[in-house]
Amino acid sequence: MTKLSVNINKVATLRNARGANNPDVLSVATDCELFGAEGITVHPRPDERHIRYNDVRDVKSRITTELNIEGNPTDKYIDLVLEVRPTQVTLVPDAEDQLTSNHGWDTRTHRTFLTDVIGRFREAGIRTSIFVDADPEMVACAKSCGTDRIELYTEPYASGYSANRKQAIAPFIAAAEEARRQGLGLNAGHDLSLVNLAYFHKCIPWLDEVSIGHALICDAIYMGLRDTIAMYKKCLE
Ligand SMILES: CC(=O)[C@@H](O)[C@H](O)COP(=O)(O)O
Ligand SMILES: NCC(=O)COP(=O)(O)O
Repeated sequence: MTKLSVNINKVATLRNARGANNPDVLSVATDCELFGAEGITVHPRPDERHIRYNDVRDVKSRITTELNIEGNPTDKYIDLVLEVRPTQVTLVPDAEDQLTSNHGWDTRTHRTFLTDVIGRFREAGIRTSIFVDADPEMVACAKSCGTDRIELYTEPYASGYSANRKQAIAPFIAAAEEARRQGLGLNAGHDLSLVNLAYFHKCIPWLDEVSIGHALICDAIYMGLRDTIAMYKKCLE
C-alpha cells in the first residue's frame, strides 16, 4: 500500500498572506487525516515564509498519523527535528533562498555529512529518508549513508509526462528498482498531481509513500479537500 502524505506548506503560505490564522493550519492538518491522508508533510524553510518552526511543533502534537519533516539539515533544522521527533525526516539539499526544491543530494560527494546526520536521527528513533534524483548511483550511495528510505525527486517526471510518459518514467523505474535491490524504502514527491500520479504508481507499485502539496491544494480550491484527497487516494489503488 502506498501512503498519501499531504504537504500543508501552501496552506501556511495562504495564512501568512494576511498575518492572522485563516486558514488554520492545524485544523487543515487534522481534516486531511479525517479525509483519508495517511500522513502530513511539512517543509520549513529558513525564512519561514510558509510553514513555521512553531507550526511544526503544533502539528506534531495534534495529528495522529505520520509526520514527515522535510528540509536542509542546518543546525537549527536538526535541533527542531530532534525536539519534535516526527515519524520521518527527509533530508533535502536546499539553498537558503530557494523558491522550491529543485534537485536531490549528490550522495557520493556528501556521503560523510549525510552518514553523520542520518546516524543522529536514527539514534533518536526517527525514520530517515534522503531526497535524490532518479539516478541508480545516487540511490546506491544513499544506502551506504545508512538511510531507511529515499525520496525520488519527481519534477522531471511530471514535466516530461505530457510529451512522452513512457520516456519520463523510465529513469524512475530504474532508480526504484535499485532502491528495491538495496533494501531501501521508497518515497516520491514534487509536482505529482491528478494528471500524473496514477501512472507513476502503476509503474512503481512498491512505492511506500508519496508526499503531495502544491497540486493537491490547488485542486482543493475547486473540488474541496475531502473530494480531492479521495481522488488522489484513488490514483494509489
Ligand atoms: C522536497 C520537496 O520536493 C517538497 O518538500 C517541496 O520542495 C515543497 O516545498 P515548497 O512548498 O517550498 O515548494
Ligand atoms: N516531498 C514533496 C512534497 O512534499 C510536496 O511537493 P509538491 O507536491 O508541493 O511539489
